[in-house]
Amino acid sequence: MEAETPATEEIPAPDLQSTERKEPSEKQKREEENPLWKTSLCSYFRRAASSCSHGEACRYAHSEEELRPRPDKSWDPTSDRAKKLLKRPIAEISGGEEEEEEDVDFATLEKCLVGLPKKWSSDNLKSFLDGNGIVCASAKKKKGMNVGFVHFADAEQIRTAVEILKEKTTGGKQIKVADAIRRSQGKKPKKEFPLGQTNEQVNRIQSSIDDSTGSVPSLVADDDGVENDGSTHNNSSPVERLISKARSVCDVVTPLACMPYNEQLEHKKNSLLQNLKRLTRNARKACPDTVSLPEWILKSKDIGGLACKLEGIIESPMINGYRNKCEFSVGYSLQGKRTVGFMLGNFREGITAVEEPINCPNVSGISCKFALIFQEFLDSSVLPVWNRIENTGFWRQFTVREGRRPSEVVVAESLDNQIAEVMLIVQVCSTDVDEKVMQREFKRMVQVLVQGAATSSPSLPLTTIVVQDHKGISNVAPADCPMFVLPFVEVEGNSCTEKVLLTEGRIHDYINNLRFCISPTAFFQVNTLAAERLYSLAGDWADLNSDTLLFDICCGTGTIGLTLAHRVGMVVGIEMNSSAVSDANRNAEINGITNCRFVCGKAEDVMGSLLKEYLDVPLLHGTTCDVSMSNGKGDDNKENDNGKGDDDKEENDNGKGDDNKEENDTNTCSEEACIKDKDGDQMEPLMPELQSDEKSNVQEIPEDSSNDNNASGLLESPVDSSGEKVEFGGTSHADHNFAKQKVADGALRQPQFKNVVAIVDPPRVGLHPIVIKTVRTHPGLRRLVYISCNPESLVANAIELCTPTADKPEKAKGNRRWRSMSNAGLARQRAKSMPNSEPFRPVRAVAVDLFPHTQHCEMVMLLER
Ligand SMILES: C[S@@+](CC[C@H](N)C(=O)[O-])C[C@H]1O[C@@H](n2cnc3c(N)ncnc32)[C@H](O)[C@@H]1O
Repeated sequence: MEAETPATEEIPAPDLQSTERKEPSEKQKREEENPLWKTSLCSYFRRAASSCSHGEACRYAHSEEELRPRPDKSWDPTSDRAKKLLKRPIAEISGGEEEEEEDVDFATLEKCLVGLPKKWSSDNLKSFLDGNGIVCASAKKKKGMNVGFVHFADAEQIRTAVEILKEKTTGGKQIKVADAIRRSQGKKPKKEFPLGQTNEQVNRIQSSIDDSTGSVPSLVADDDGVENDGSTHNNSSPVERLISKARSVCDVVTPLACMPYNEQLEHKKNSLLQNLKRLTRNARKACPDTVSLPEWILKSKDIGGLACKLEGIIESPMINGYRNKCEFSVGYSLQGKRTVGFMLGNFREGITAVEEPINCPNVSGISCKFALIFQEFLDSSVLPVWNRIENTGFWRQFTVREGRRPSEVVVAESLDNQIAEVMLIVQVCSTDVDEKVMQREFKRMVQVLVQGAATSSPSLPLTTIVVQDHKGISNVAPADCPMFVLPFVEVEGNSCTEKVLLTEGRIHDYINNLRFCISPTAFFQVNTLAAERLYSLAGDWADLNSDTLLFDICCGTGTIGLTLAHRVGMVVGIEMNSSAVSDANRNAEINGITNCRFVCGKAEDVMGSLLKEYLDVPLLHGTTCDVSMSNGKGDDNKENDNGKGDDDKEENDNGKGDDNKEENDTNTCSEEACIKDKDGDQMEPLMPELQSDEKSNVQEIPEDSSNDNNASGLLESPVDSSGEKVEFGGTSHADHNFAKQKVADGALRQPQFKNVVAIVDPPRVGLHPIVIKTVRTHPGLRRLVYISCNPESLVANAIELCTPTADKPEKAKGNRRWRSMSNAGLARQRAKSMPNSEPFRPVRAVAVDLFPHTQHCEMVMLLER
C-alpha cells in the first residue's frame, strides 16, 4: 500500500499586486458605513436561528462569532462574551489577594491609569507602556494630572496590564487601573439628530443647521464621538440612518431580561459582593493612623474581604409584570408615529424615540393596555406631543399606577386579576395652549380612557384620572407641580351603565394586610409583593419589641413604620413629601394604628431635634409641665437656635451656597429616579463641609398622634457610651399625651425607650451628610437598618458611619476638588472630619430583588454598635 502523502497546508500565492489598492469587500464597506454593524445580537435570531428574514443583510449579528465589538470596544451586554467578562472574578487578576483588588469592569475597555507622573505627556505614557510590554489600542495622558486614559482592545490586554502594573511604581507610587467614566455633559455637542424625530423633523433640523452653518452637517456620530462623513449615508433616509443607532426597548428598560432569572440573581449578587468589599477597603483607608483597625475590618479577611456576610439574595415573588407603577414617555417612534412607551436611550445620547412597552417583561398587562388606549387617543388629538429637542408640545407623560385587592394570598402569576384600582396620571404642559381646546381634549381623553377600560376584555379597573401640569423642561416634575383630578362617570362593560362620579386623586394598595392610601406624587415601592418581604426582613433585623422607639427615616406613605408598628412602642416617621406625609397619617388612621407620628420635613433638618426630643430628655422633679401643646414647634426652634454651635454656623456660612440648596432639593426619590438613573448619570456628591441649618422644620403633627397609647418600659434615662446614666438639661419637647407619665413621687418624666432603632430607606443619592453625622454622633441610637436601592450610596454612607474617628478629627476642608471625587472618596474625606464618636459596624447584609430583569436591586444592611 502506498503511503499517504501528508496533507500540506495550502500556501497562498504571493500577492503580486499587493501595492495596488484592493476594492473593499461588501462586508468592509458595511462596517465602514455603519460602525455599529453587527455589534448587537439579532433578537429574532436569538429566539430561533431561522426567524430573521433579513438573512445576511441583517445589521445585527446572527452568532457570537459574527458579533463585532462596539466602537468603544465593549461587547453587546447580552452576548456570551460580555457575560463571561462580567462574571470573571476580579480576584483572578490580582492573584487572589483581596488587598490588591481593584474594581475593574472587563466589559468596558476604556480604562484610566491613576498615579502617573503629572508632567508626563501622551508620548511618555506610550513609551512607558511599550517598555513594560503593555499592549493597548491607544493611550492619552492629561498633562498636569496624574491620570491617563488607555483604550484596550480586549479584556485580556487589561488583565495583563493590571498584572504588570501591580509590580510597577513611578516616583514611588503604584499605578492603578480604574474604570474610566465618560462625562457626557462636558462634551462638545454633536451635530446629531435625536432618534425619534420624523423624516420631516430631521430634514427641518438639518436644513436649519445647513442654513446657519453653510456646511453639510454630519448626521451620525459614533459612540466614541467620531463623526462620520455624511456622504457615506447617501442612499438612506435620515430616519433609516438614525434607526441604525437604536437598541430595542427591551434592551434599554430590562437589560437582563435575556438571562434566566437565576442568572440575573447571581449577577446582582456578584455586583453587591464587590460593594461590600469596597466598603472594607475604603473604611480601612479612611481609618486614622492613630487608631487601630476595628474588628470587623480585621475579620474581613476571613470572609473574602467583605465588610460583612451577604446572606444571599431574596428573589421577587413575581418575575414578570410586577411593576405597580409605569411612567410612560410620550413621543415619536422611530417610524414617526405618536407613541406611548419608553425612550430607546438617553436624551444626552441624542435619542428621543419612544417605543411601545409591549416587549418589556417588567410591565404589567394592565399598564400596557392603558398605554395603548392612550396612544390611540393621541393619534386623534389636535394638541401636539412633547418635543424633547425644542421643549414644546402638550402631552408629556402617561403614568399608570395600580392598587391590589385586599387578599390574604395573592396568586403571583395572575396579578392582573388582583388589581382593584388604577390611577392614571397624565402629564401635560399647558404653556400657550388655548384653555377651551385643552378642556375639550381632556373631556375627549377621559371618554376614550373610560370607554377603553370598560370595553377591554376583561375590563380594566379605572379609579381616577389626574392631570399634572408641568411647564418646566426637566423630565422630573417638581413635587408642587399643579395637579387636578378629572371627574368621570364609571361605566360598566359595553352597556355603559353609569355608576358613580369618581373625583378622588388617590388609590389604595395592601402591604402585610394593611391598607395604604397613595396619592399621585407619593413614593410607593413598585413591586408590592417583594416590598412586603423587604419590610418584614428589615423589621426582623431591627430586633424590635414593645420597648423600641423606631425612627422610620424617609418613610414615604409610612409603609415600613406602619407595618412594624405592632412590634414596637412607638414609630416616628420622617418624610419631606407633604402628600406622602398626609397619606401616612391617613394610613395610620384607616388601619387603626395609634403609636405612630409622622413628621414632614427634610431628615437633615429635623432629625437632630427629634433625637433630642425623644432621647435627650430631662427628668423633671417636682415640676409641672404643660406637655399638651408644644407639638414639636415653638420651643423646639428656640432650642435649636441655642443648641447650634459656632462650628456649624461657620461651616454653613462657608459651604452652603445656592448650589447646595439645589442639591438638597434634588435629594428626593421616586421610582422614576431609580429608573432614569439606569443611564448611569452620576449625581454630584455633596461637599464635605456641607451643613444644614439645624432648624426645626417640623411642619405637620398629626391630630391622631395625640393618642394615649402608653409606651411601656420607658422610665430609664438614656445611658452614654460608657454605660453611665446621663441626665440632660434643657426644656421638655413633649408633644404627645403618651409622652408624659406621672410617677409616684410626683416627678414628671419623659418616656425613655430602652431600644432605639432607625430604619433608613433613602432615595438613590443616599442619606444627607447631616443625617449621617446626627445618627453617628448620637450615642442613644445603637442599631440602624439601612435599606438601599443604590449600593454605591449605601457604601459611601456606611464608610462614614463605620470608620473609627481620631481623638481630634480633621477640620473639614472647603476645597473644590469634591466635584471630581468618587462618592466613596468623598465619604472618606468626611469620615476624617467626623466628630469623635463610636462607629457602627456592618453586621449582616442581604439583597432583595425588587426589580427583576433590570440591573437594580435593593440591599439591606444591619449596622450596630
Ligand atoms: C426610597 S423612598 C422610601 C419610602 C418608604 N420608605 C417606602 O418604602 O415606601 C425614599 C423617600 O424619601 C423621601 N425623601 C427624599 N429625600 C428626603 C429627605 N431629605 N428627607 C426626608 N425624606 C426624604 C422621598 O420623598 C421618598 O418618599
